[in-house]
Amino acid sequence: MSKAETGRLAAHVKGISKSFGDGGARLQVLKEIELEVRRGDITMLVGPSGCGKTTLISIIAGTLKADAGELQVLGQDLRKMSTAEITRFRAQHIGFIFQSFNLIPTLSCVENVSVPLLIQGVSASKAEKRAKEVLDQVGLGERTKHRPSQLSGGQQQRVAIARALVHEPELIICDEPTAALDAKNGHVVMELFEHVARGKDRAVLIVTHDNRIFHHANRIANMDDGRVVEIHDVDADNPPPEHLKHVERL
Ligand SMILES: Nc1ncnc2c1ncn2[C@@H]1O[C@H](COP(=O)(O)OP(=O)(O)OP(=O)(O)O)[C@@H](O)[C@H]1O
Repeated sequence: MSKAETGRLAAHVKGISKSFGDGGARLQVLKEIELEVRRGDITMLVGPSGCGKTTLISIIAGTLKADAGELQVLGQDLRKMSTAEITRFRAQHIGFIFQSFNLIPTLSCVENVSVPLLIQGVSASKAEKRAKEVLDQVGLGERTKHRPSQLSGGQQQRVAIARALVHEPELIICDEPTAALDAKNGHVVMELFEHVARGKDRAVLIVTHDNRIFHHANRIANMDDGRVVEIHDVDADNPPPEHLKHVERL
């Protein structure tokens, strides 16, 4: 691959393997995974429950270490960085949306969304202004003072999405970002991801079981039993194939 092509990649996963447990209880969850996540694209990772999707995105986000293989994220070799360096790198450049939202229960929406900016040293007033802007974009402009417990699951998910986008990270990684959303809000969120990925040349990597959003992907990577078994590039002439639409949670 040429240098220019490498520069287009937000993440390049080469031969990544990962096991959990020891001895007889050892389970190899990722088996020499190969994956390219391109800037400007929405890449979706699909596959049956337990095939290793969350494990893979956790490794790309730097929250989990691989056993073997190479990993470049935004041009950096994560395997050569210390834990402190990875934490700093992640706070600055990666927006992560967890399956369980991970909002701070004692903080309001606007305070939760401000957190990534405050970590970067942005002043509280500027952080709040920017957090309100993004909450507005996800349709929660009227809910800025509410605590997470006062919101529905779908609203909490949108707060988590706003928090992941607020500091304009170059790579956004999401575990089931539309699972708790109805069709209308799922559409709003996917349009926002498209705007971020294509308009600003960032990369969005989404783990999903949600058939309704497959047409927003540029590329769908189908995983099975710890391997990427199929890559499908989506465009007007190549819609998401029917067999991928039947990937169900077991
Ligand atoms: N910390 C851990 N310790 C032991 N086993 C683990 C750990 N994390 C994940 N696993 C196992 O690794 C396998 C893959 O899990 P993973 O969460 O990556 O799958 P997934 O494809 O994201 O599944 P789902 O679609 O249900 O979220 C599962 O068998 C799971 O039980």
